[in-house]
Amino acid sequence: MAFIALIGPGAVGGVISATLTARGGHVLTLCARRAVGELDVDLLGRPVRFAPAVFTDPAQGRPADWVLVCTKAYDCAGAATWFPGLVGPQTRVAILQNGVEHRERFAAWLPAEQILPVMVDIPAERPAPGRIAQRGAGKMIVPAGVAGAEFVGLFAGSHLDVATTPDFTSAVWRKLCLNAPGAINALLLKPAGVFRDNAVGELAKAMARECLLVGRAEGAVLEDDLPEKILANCRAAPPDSMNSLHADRAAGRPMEVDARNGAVVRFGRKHGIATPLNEMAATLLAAG
Ligand SMILES: NC(=O)C1=CN([C@@H]2O[C@H](COP(=O)(O)OP(=O)(O)OC[C@H]3O[C@@H](n4cnc5c(N)ncnc54)[C@H](OP(=O)(O)O)[C@@H]3O)[C@@H](O)[C@H]2O)C=CC1
Ligand SMILES: CC(C)(CO)C(=O)C(=O)O
Repeated sequence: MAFIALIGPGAVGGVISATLTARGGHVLTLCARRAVGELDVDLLGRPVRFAPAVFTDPAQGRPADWVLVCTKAYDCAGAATWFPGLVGPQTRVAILQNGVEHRERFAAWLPAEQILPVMVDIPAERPAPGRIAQRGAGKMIVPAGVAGAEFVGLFAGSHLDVATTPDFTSAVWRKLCLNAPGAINALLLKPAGVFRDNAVGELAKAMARECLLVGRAEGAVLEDDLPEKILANCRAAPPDSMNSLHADRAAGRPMEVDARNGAVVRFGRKHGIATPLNEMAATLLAAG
């Protein structure tokens, strides 16, 4: 039995906490910046309703076996305010975020060996306060090793597909290729159904292709037809489903532009690879 502290009970954090609650066997406490009442989480048609234990003040923290960081990338500094209470010498800190720079984002607060980066592919939305819905199959991938194997064990027997890989670089760049065209939804404020338009589909593939070329330059192994697979995946998603970048723009929150399309541009520059579509998306989102 592990003591798990989850920072950021939003869309992904809600699905993870409901999954761990339904699975049982751990002691889970949510760390939130405001009071959290009962949570009503739909895990792909399976409702899980629970009243979680919650800390709302970092001073309440005590060293955990695992800290799961589920905030947005732009809220890393806020997430880190919880570390002095929650992170002891034996604590492992898993970063459940998009992008390819999980360790770098937390390097100011934690030694690299205490951080476990997690590739999260769990489509999740927060339609109303206290309500969270998982909208598609959920998968997480972590680097192979002792910490990765322990992380997989936390979710053993749950409905999520959680696995280790010896090639985490490919896993996160593959995911960034999926996230790159997600900027189209945020720019248009239109959900996944917009990918069914042919011209938008071509644009989505081209954005994913820019990311693929940059990812390969970073050492990721990515197949030529990945953009086609990504588009097929987007077209198969429920047409009203909303990615997290779109959800942030629609709600007037900050956006993970730098961690997503911005990262494609930054790493592209490092390798001399032009990424005009991702650059335009990042520029427009940052400006508006
Ligand atoms: N949603 C999705 O489908 C997917 C998201 N991801 C990635 O997962 C990560 C999380 O995304 P998502 O769950 O959508 O984000 P949400 O915005 O839904 O949730 C983030 C949560 O973090 C909380 N938070 C922010 N600052 C703090 C703080 N200082 N202390 C405690 N809690 C804090 C927010 O609080 P408050 O409720 O007060 O705003 C919110 O509950 C992102 O990197 C995203 O890109 C990856 C795959 C899928
Ligand atoms: C596209 C999706 C849902 C895939 O997990 C995602 O990563 C996001 O919304 O940020």
